[in-house]
Amino acid sequence: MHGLNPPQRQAVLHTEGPLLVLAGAGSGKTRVIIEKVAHLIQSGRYPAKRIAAITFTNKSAREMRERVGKRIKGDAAQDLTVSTFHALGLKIVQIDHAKLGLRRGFSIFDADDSSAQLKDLLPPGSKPDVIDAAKHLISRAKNAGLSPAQAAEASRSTREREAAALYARYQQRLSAFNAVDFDDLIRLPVQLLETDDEVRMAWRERIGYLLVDECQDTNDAQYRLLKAIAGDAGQFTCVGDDDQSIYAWRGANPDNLLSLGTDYPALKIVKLEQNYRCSNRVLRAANALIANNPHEHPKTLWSDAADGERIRVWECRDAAHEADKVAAEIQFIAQKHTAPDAPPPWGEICILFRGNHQSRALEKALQLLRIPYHLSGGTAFLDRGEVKDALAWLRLLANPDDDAAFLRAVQSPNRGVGAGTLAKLGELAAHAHVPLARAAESITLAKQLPARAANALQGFASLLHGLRNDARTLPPTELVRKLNERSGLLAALQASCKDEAQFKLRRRNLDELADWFDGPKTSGPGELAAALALLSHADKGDVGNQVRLMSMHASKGLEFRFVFIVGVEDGNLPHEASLDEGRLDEERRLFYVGITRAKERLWLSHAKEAQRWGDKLRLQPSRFLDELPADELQRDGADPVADAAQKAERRSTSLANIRAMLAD
Ligand SMILES: Nc1ncnc2c1ncn2[C@@H]1O[C@H](COP(=O)(O)OP(=O)(O)OP(=O)(O)O)[C@@H](O)[C@H]1O
Ligand SMILES: [Mg+2]
Repeated sequence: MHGLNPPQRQAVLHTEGPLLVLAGAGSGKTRVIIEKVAHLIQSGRYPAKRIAAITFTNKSAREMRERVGKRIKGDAAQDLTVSTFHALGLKIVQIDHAKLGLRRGFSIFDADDSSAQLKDLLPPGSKPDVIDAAKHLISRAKNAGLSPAQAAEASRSTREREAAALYARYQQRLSAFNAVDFDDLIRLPVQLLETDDEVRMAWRERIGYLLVDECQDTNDAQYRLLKAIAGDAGQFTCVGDDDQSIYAWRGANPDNLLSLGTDYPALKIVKLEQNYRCSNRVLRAANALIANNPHEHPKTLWSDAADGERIRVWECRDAAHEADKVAAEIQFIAQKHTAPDAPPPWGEICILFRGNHQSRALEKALQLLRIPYHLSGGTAFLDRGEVKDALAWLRLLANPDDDAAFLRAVQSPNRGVGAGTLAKLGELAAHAHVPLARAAESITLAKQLPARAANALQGFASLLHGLRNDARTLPPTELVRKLNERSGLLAALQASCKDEAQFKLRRRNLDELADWFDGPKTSGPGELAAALALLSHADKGDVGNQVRLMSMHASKGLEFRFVFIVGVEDGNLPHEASLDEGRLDEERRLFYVGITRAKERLWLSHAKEAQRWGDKLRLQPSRFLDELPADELQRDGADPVADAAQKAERRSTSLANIRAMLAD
């Protein structure tokens, strides 16, 4: 426990009874979790396999395993459960699937699958916003831990009654497909643990000690899951920061931090006040910003780090200009900080934005300067058509009942099975009470289809059959490769690419599928597909030495030496939707999260105009910029002497580089 400050040490040593560590950004909350896991194992209190740590990103999960691995002998760290709430829920559902009426290999529906089912269940022609609203209502009911029957009972208005009825039909659909959706991964374990003593006892035995990072972003169902696992004795450590609660729009409830106190009267609270991450200017700016939010108990956060450089504030013409400036500065920074005989420290630089659409201009500018970068979020990868196709195949291999996966796989690549055939197949399947995949295999049913369609379907069925056999023996990576070849996905991808270079790039996405899955103990297409489905909530983690691009939401818990936040404009940050919905505080917290990612230097930029529906739109700098202390900022053009000095430094550095290149 070398190197921890007194309250951190206290938090690590408190192992009997519930503990909450409540503290600001960069104060070492996550560090406490890591040290505590090591301590619990080393002191012999709990074996690694009885400890579960809930983290928000794959990166922190990996870090935890690595660091614990260095402390303790043997492979014990591999036995740790380090996962997200959803991944833990998935594990519970996988182990106790039978009690939930699910069969092995069940599918996880993503948001698109859910929308497609709802569209089918709602009156024909329902508009997308009606479908979204329905999805939201169902999700809300699930996050409140309600079953369809409970939702019906709780409904007060006609609208709520209709929503509950739709929820019931949607759930019937899911169970017919042997599928669950994301929200079920929390709701079902909660339901099971709360009602089934035997299951609860078994899980209390499996998880003796629970640690939860970023606790302020748990929703009500997750909180219930926490309580169900931790039991009355409350053998847990939760860490969180109410000022970093940024997921209310997804149902997160920061009041859960307060509920811990009422639900566990024995709760011990530890506060941390020293920030070890940020330069002092960055920290003072962050403190000043967040002081504008109402606080019941104001936190103090101080740092004995150096002041550091002032925060640069750039006014740019538009997003393209902004992206060019950022890319040029990154080039400069990387060169300036490159150690002798080392590659430029790309991986220590991060660009943050409010919305994913902002990444396009940045990617373009970075590509132009040949700066290696990685766009995180997971969804960017999983949303690619070719990846979704392969995922549908994996799902179908594991779960023949998954009609949604069947419909996608049978048409990817195109094998001459058209809408007409599928409609007919759907009728036959419904009539025979079998899933589509079984109907496609059935010789009797095939006789009722035109010969060409029947042949195409049976070809598909035998392909599936062969791959299903392979799936029993091949490790995930090889299975994915074989699947890509045999299914024809790879050939179709090649045909659709305009040149070899593009094909190479997109092929990499397909080949990488299995690499995204890092659980050595799990195997088979079902677990692979499940693990991949969960990635939309997480991130691949290790991306090597590349500049990172991500949303501020995704940056939670991470830190970088150099941080750029782009698009700091009113309407974007704070987002326009937040203005009339009274969520300005949450936007401020989001900006607070962004700012406090910076260890050494921070740049904030805003554009003066944007294109909107073909028209020019004038933009105003974010109102939050006015809340930052002017002393800590250096606005463009405000200080001609400093600007000139910086320009000169830049010129001499690039000259030095050119000389170095020539000398090579
Ligand atoms: N006692 C300490 N001495 C030196 N460095 C520390 C100490 N505690 C934490 N740090 C370092 O400070 C940085 C921030 O720590 P950490 O990420 O754990 O903070 P956090 O409270 O979890 O932040 P966030 O709220 O952003 O999640 C890390 O680089 C960590 O290694
Ligand atoms: Mg943290």
